[in-house]
Amino acid sequence: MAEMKTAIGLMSGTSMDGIDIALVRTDGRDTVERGPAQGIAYDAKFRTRLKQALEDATSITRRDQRPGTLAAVENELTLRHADAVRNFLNENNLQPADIDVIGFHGQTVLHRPDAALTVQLGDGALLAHETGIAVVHDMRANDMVHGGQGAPLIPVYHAALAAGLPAHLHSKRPVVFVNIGGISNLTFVGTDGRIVAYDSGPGNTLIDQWVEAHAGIPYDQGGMIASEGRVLADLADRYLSNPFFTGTRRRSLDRNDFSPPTGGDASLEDGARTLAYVTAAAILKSSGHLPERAGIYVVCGGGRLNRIIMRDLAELAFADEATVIAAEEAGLNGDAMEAEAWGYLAVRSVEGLPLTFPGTTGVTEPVTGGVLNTPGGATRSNPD
Ligand SMILES: Nc1ncnc2c1ncn2[C@@H]1O[C@H](COP(=O)(O)OP(=O)(O)OP(=O)(O)O)[C@@H](O)[C@H]1O
Ligand SMILES: CC(=O)N[C@H]1[C@@H]2OC[C@@H](O2)[C@@H](O)[C@@H]1O[C@H](C)C(=O)O
Repeated sequence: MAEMKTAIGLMSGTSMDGIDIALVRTDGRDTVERGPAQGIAYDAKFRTRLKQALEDATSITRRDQRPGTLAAVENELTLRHADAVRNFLNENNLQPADIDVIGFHGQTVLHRPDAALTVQLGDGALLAHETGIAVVHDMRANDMVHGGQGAPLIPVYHAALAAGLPAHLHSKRPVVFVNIGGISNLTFVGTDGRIVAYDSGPGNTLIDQWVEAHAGIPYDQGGMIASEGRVLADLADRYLSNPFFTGTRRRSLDRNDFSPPTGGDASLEDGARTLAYVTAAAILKSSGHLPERAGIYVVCGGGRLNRIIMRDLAELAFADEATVIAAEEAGLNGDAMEAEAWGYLAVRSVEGLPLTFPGTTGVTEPVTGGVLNTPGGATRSNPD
């Protein structure tokens, strides 16, 4: 059996709501022991800086460029992650020496798979120096060098989790993991262990942008606002007829690939209701590209806390004879799954194991990736 390593994973996702941090012990293969996890919300001021960073990033043509505010935001973002790690270690009575490696996602500020360009802010060397722990960062780039979409990367972790699910959940029909973050993505794990994965559509970002613009709040808690609205069929159709769903080639999404409705399109409630439906319907529509129909959808990410999204998803899946459960009903942590995945991926990177596969990102062959930074200042790309 391969050696077990202790890893911390750090995720700052496309919702830009904060840092998720989680501990896993794993051999980077099928054995995963999940440890404590924590979420640290960004304050409104830093969220505004991140939004500005996304705008500044639109002029990037080479992934090492940091125009406008980007260099300063990258520094601040990294120091916030370092604080998060120190605090997490303290709260869990751990020392830096207890941790073999940190998997650091950083913040995606630009993702253009058609131009093989993906940019995550996050200074791995600085984080290693600050924490005294080895850090693997920049795990998407090598996939793109080999023709992949650079996302999603979580599927290999979903497959490891699927192997540990209770048999009644997945032995007869395939399980599909769904992550409803800012963008949604799904991973099909066949009964024979085959993985197929891709981004499935807008997640919470459109809803967040809509309620922020029209009610001044960051998200629709529990789907309360949506619960008072009705689905506007024309508006929903406008989203669901986007070439993203009708094209045959699967492509990964940038946060800005879909725009929120304009003010005159709907009332606050109807807009929130329609966008919740769009999120659910996009997942089911995208599932049509899977090799087999799902038996069960296991949902993680903040969108599972929006009751209207979950109700719509359950109704649409029921029509397809599938069931929908939140990750917790499968004994998993729906808030921490991405952070756990980044810890798991960091261990795989250190071991030189593939992070992505033709069936997940469209990469030409299974490839590893990531850049390893030691606290002493050494840096090594994987593969060299
Ligand atoms: N209680 C809640 N009720 C409804 N929605 C919620 C709730 N809590 C969080 N959310 C939604 O979930 C979002 C955050 O989800 P999550 O942290 O999974 O996304 P992310 O990791 O940033 O994105 P991605 O997976 O695309 O990188 C919030 O922006 C909000 O829209
Ligand atoms: C470029 C980028 O950051 N993509 C994210 C985003 O958020 C969800 C979806 O779009 C997914 O493709 C990916 O994150 C997940 C964690 C992944 O790579 O698996």
